[in-house]
Amino acid sequence: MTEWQFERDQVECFRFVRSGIDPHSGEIALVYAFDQGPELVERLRLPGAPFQWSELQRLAVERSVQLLHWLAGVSYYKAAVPKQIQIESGEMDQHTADFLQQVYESGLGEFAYRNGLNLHGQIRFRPNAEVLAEAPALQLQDKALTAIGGGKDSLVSVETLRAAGVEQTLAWVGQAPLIRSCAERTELPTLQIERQLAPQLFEFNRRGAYNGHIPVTAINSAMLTVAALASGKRWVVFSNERSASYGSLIAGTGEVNHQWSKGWSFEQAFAAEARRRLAADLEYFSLLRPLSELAVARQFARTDRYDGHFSSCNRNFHILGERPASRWCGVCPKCRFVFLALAPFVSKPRLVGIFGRNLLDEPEQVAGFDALMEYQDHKPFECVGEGRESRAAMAALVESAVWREDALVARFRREILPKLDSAESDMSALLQPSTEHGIPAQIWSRVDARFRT
Ligand SMILES: CC(=O)N[C@H]1[C@@H](OP(=O)(O)OP(=O)(O)OC[C@H]2O[C@@H](n3ccc(=O)[nH]c3=O)[C@H](O)[C@@H]2O)O[C@H](CO)[C@@H](O)[C@@H]1O[C@H](C)C(=O)N[C@@H](C)C(=O)N[C@@H](CCC(=O)O)C(=O)O
Ligand SMILES: Nc1ncnc2c1ncn2[C@@H]1O[C@H](COP(=O)(O)OP(=O)(O)OP(=O)(O)O)[C@@H](O)[C@H]1O
Repeated sequence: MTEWQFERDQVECFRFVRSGIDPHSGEIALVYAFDQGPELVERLRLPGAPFQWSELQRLAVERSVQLLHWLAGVSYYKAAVPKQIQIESGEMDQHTADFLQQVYESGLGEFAYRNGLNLHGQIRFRPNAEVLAEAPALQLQDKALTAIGGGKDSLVSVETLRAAGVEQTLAWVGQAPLIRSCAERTELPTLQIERQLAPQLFEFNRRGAYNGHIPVTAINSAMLTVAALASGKRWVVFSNERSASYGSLIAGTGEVNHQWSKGWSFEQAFAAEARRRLAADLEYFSLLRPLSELAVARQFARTDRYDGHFSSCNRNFHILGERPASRWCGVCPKCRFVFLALAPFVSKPRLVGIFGRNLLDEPEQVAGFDALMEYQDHKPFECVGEGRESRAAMAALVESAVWREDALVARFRREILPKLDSAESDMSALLQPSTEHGIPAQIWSRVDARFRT
């Protein structure tokens, strides 16, 4: 018999083979395969083992690992996007199948667009069980497991929860030193979840697998949910802002959202699925959902504690390859956007100190800033704010004596500002918290006032 080789267009079926957690070691194995190919094993390790769980808690943890298995499968499924999906372990009812279909289809929206694929209605999870029983409450404790990503957003949540007196542990997935450095800087309890993708994925990539963005926040959300249930915590807190719900408008295609799994639709769907199948008293939410990116930037400006540690530049988070020499590359959409969003709220010397340069005085970056403002281009496929936020931030800088002469601000004043409606240059409306969020009332009552200043 000839040895199985990955041939992208020959693959017929993606298989969810099995998954499990060992309570003695905290090791999690997520096993997948294409057709009769080798097992693809993703491994994670949850610290804190050996675990001693009640029977109900054990069941909830095992189900959460099952949900993680289904969500993390997107990394492998995308390599060939075969027509058939086969569930070989775990019970899946119609609700869960619909949820996964939504995550795969919307979460792979940018991937599909860039690869010229049409996945609408093509991804089918078939239930293997009647509607399953709802999960009981587990008497979880009023404690937060707060996701930390090394950027400004999660640090705003950390400081907001600290000011509100909420007991929290900071958790992250993966081995990024920058996240560890930020987490340690908080001086709060931390929890690092090690993660290793199945090594064959990189080999498949070399052999012509489809590649592109996956809904990584969905995977991190499921992973933190496992950790919260394993340690009896009620609140799984993410830091996804209101602006994350809006994608890039592509002529002829419509909206494509790079950060779909950071958006409100995903948050609601995941929170509902976790409550329904894992624990009735588990609360998954984003603390920053009511805020725009500009409002988050204003909150970040309150303290300089993390200036020498944080970065929003994605170059810091590659699995393979060397670590970048500088925390901010200075030439990617995220660097540009964070510089622009912070500029109205942070002193100029402080901001230039963080980045080591003044991005708004670099005329060669004009096209990059235009894309952020959705001027002659679409919003980049990155976690950046809405075009109107970038335009409002620029308009605010025009009014500032310390920024107005910098090359890109001066060019905005000459060329773009005259074409804008005056409402477009008013930042105050964008700074108001919105009412659409899933923050538990008990926490909202303690953070609402802070979010207004
Ligand atoms: C660090 C980064 O931005 N990576 C994106 C990049 O991948 P690249 O090949 O340059 O490097 P690696 O991240 O090392 O990935 C190697 C291969 O592994 C695949 N992969 C990685 C993680 C995973 O969970 N599943 C995977 O299948 C990856 O596809 C590579 O083949 O470009 C990729 C293609 O566009 C992106 O998929 C990589 O993004 C990572 C998954 C990632 O962690 N990115 C976050 C920094 C990120 O983008 N966060 C979002 C949050 C929004 C969301 O939830 O979608 C953001 O900041 O925009
Ligand atoms: N490796 C990770 N493990 C767990 N959660 C993560 C990880 N990376 C990012 N997150 C979380 O995912 C959400 C989105 O990430 P995002 O990169 O937008 O946030 P950030 O790093 O806090 O800020 P910034 O937008 O400035 O980069 C945040 O809640 C963040 O804490």
